[in-house]
Amino acid sequence: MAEPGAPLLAAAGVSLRFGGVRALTDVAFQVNAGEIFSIIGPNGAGKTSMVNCASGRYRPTEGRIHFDGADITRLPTRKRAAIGIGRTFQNLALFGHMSVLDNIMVGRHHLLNRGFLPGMLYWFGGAQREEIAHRREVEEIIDFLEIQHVRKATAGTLSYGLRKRVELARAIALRPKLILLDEPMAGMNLEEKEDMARFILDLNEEWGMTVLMIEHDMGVVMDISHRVMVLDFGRKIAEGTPEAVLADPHVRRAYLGEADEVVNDPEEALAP
Ligand SMILES: Nc1ncnc2c1ncn2[C@@H]1O[C@H](COP(=O)(O)OP(=O)(O)OP(=O)(O)O)[C@@H](O)[C@H]1O
Repeated sequence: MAEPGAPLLAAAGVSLRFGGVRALTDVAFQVNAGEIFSIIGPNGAGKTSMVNCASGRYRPTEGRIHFDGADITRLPTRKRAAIGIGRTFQNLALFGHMSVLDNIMVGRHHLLNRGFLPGMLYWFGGAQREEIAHRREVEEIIDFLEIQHVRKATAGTLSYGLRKRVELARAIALRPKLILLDEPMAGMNLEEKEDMARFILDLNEEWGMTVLMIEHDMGVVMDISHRVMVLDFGRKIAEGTPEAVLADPHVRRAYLGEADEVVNDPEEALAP
């Protein structure tokens, strides 16, 4: 495991094309262990494409991606969970008919890591013990995300904010070293956003999880990120602390779409 501050995820020269569309052009960045790193940019800037390259959903047309020192550019998605990359989705991906508890248990299945036959034999031995250990871990996550009151509820019946929280619970049940969050606050009201921001911070500070996040809510991004990368038309145009990025004239121009506009309050300029 990368030491705090050492590169955990590193992209070098990543380009991605869909036919004639250049979704990403020569993007390089690294997320260091222990940080909350956000990707921002106007619609269609390439944010999801970049995160999909990290999750394995897309394979870069050019460039390399390393995780924890290993080249994962061609590693299939399913194997990325096993090496410590977890993710949530822009659109909810829960099993609506299953309970909250079962949805989170699903997240831990890769940790069982057994084939069918060994699994059957195992069942007569340590399966129950293992099930209990899994339950304990899942209950810890449920407590952490304050969803005890809905643990038995059917996921599909919950409010949007709670479903997002259950989805996060399932992703962290994998105990990833790096978690990819695609618009974790999308569609939330203010209170739900504040809760989600606190959970992400606690995940990072108390559980030591490194976070790579795409988020449109600039207030949240600037409040909780250690560093921010800005994409525009598939290219990186800025990277740095939230303050530095907010003050960057290229960034303001990309968001405003005008070169000469006078902006007194950069945060206001970046408001969605
Ligand atoms: N599967 C795909 N097939 C074809 N083009 C795609 C595909 N995925 C993304 N693109 C194109 O790549 C470009 C970047 O899209 P991407 O979704 O990565 O941007 P984004 O910054 O995440 O946008 P948004 O903020 O709207 O979610 C866009 O022009 C988009 O239309």
